[in-house]
Parts: sequence; structure tokens; C-alpha cells
Amino acid sequence: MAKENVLNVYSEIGRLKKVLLHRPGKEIENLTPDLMDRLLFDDIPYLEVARQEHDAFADILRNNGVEVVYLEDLAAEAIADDKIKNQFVDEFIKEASIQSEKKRELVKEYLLSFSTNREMVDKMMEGIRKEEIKDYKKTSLADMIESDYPFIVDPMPNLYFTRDPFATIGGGVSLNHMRTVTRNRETLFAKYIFNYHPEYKDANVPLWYDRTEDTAIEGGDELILSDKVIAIGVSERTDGASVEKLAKKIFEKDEKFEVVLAFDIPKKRAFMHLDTVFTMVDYDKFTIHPEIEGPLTVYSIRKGENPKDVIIEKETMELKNILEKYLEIDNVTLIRCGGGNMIDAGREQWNDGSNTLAIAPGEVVVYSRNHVTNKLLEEHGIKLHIMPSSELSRGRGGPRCMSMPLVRENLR
Ligand SMILES: NC(=O)NCCC[C@H](N)C(=O)O
Repeated sequence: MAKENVLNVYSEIGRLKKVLLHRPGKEIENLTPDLMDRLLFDDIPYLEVARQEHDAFADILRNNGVEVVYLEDLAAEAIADDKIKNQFVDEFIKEASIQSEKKRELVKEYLLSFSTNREMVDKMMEGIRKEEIKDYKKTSLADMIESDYPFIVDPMPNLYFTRDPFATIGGGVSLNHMRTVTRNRETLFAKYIFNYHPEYKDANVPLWYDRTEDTAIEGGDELILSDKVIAIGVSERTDGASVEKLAKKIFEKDEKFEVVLAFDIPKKRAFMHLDTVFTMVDYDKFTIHPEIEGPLTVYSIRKGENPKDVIIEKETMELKNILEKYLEIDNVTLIRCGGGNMIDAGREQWNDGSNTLAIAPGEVVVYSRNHVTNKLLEEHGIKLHIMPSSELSRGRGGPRCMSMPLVRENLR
């Protein structure tokens, strides 16, 4: 029997009931200047302060009635069975680009030596420095003559952006195939959680996308505008082909969604995901990066006659008109990040000024540093929960990026 409502997300703004976070761990202390580019960071956060900020974020959520669960706990609980744990470790090692067989054996031995699954999961996330495994240098010629690269297994510093590796859509999950190797490794945790965690394993959670697919899609591009309309950014991180695959999967199931809108957005870092430039803060209000007001090209994807077919239409319209048309609202208000001032907009956008997490209609969590945009949101009647933001923001993601809703109340 399928369990009811273990996942339920039919909007961006319905009251948040349960959310998945990852408390930044020592993976942040394994970031080096040489690695930043490949691991998608622009600076190195100070872990102690990043954790304080993250705990403040979690407290805001808990104080507002949200159940907060952590990726690292769910992953550890999912592998309680030794056979599953063994399989998980093998898969992790296979994806960690470890060159020699002997070194893979040493890494496995090392991971299995941790006394709890939680400690082992933390270590997988943190990465393994060379000096942690003694004698690895004697394992093969490649290892003996290799460069001074300091890791046997790379850290995964982007894990605190839980929005991206998988995304809850309706009653199912888009288990994403990420654009980059570093972020794709993160999706393994979700695979094990949805297959083996006691909360989810018997729930027959439908997968709208699978990490084994060969085109990319990331959760920051997946926005649920209503129980009828999903918006997906075709961006630096998400391919058009993935949006079509996901739409077909959703339409084949008995979900209420009627249309998937593929937003063609600029393929550059400041526009990394759709939620970098655009989040929903109330029934009829959105905070946006002024540069996506449009005219924008949007492809609407609807069910065809045959469940496997879709009908795709291309339109070029202003963002405001697109939202009014598809959400059937007379007047949508777009609140411009930085108030449209070029300097404020550029700075606050860079620090995720329009990446807000709605915890209820008209109520959002925002970064303290984006005070120009925050003031504007307040002037539009939005209730703000302001979190500290000097360190977490260095990873180029805001409150929406740092949270994956598992359950939201349905809107009336
Ligand atoms: N949804 C988001 O925009 N997530 C932020 C991800 C930031 C991370 N450093 C990345 O480049 O993937």
C-alpha cells in the first residue's frame, strides 16, 4: 500500500510543513583556491560562521512550524542494512574517480571503519585527503608518480544547496542528472533515501526524472507555480530535452499538473538557475532579476492525445504577461531585485536577493545582506524572516537553494 503524502508539493508558497536541509560540514574546509572553480564556489566560507547562519535558518523554519530533516541523517538511516550499505559504498567509490583498484579497496576499508553510518556519510561528504589513508602511495605506479593533488576523494561543498540534486514535484521526485560531475555525485544520497529509507521505501514515490539520464536538469530550475503549472528554466544547468522528458513522465501519471513552461533564460552564472532570477513570494507576487522581465521565450508543454505525446507551443512575451496568462491572475506584481537600480540590482542579485524561500503565502525567508530588495518586499506587504548571510552566500545560493520542501500544505 502506498503511504499517503510522504511527499506533497503543489505550489511554491503553500505553508511549508517539512523540509530537507544539509548543515554545512567539513567539506567546506576542504575547499582550496585551486578547487573553487571546478567545485563551483567563488570564495571560501568560514565554516564556523556558516554553521551559525545555517542553524539560524533552521531555527526560523522550526519556530514557524516546519519539520526540519537533514540529508546526512536520512542518508545514514537509509543504509541501516549492511547489504545496502555495501552497495552504497561501492557506488559512491565508483563515482569518485579513484584511479587504481588497490586505492579503491583502501578507500572502502577506510569508509567501513567508521563506527556509525552517520560518521561514514559525513566523511563521504567531506572528501578524503591523501594523508588520511596511509600507504596509498604504494598502491600503483600511477599513485607513486602522481601530482601533488591533495585529495583521494573530492569534497562536495555544494551539498548545503539541497534544492538542486533532487526536487519534490507534486507527489513525486525529480532525481536529477546534474550538469557537473561534482554536483552529480550528490544525487547518490537521494537515490538511497528514496529507495531504502523507512519513510520512503514503501511509499512508491514516482520518479519524474532519473540520475541515470544523459541530459541535465537541476532543482533550482524547477518551480511549481500552482497545482496546474510547473515552470522550468532552460539554463546554464538544464537542457531543453530534460524538460520534455520530465513533462512526459508527469503527464503519464495521474498528477494534476496541466502545463510545463520551459523558460529560455541566459546561460550564464548570474542566471545559474531559474530560481536565481525569479521566485514566487505570494499568490500574485514574484521577486525577480530585472534582466528577465523580457520579452522572454517560453515553450508551453501540454499533454497530447496519446499519453506519450506532448504538444509544444513557442511564445515570446513579457514575464508579467506569461504569469498572468498561465496562473489566470489579472494583475501580477513583479518586485525587482535592488529596486531596478543597476548597482543595487547587480550586487544583490549576485548574493541571491531574489532567491527567497516562501514558508507561507506572503511570508518568506531572505538573506539579511540584501537590504534594498528586502525593504521593497516589505513595502509590498511581504512578511520577512531575515537570516544572517555573510558566509553561506559565498556559495552563490540563497534560502530557496538551501532547502528542499518535502511537504507543503495545498493552497485553497
Ligand atoms: N538553486 C540554486 O541556485 N542553487 C545554488 C547552487 C550554487 C552552487 N555553488 C552551484 O554552482 O551549483
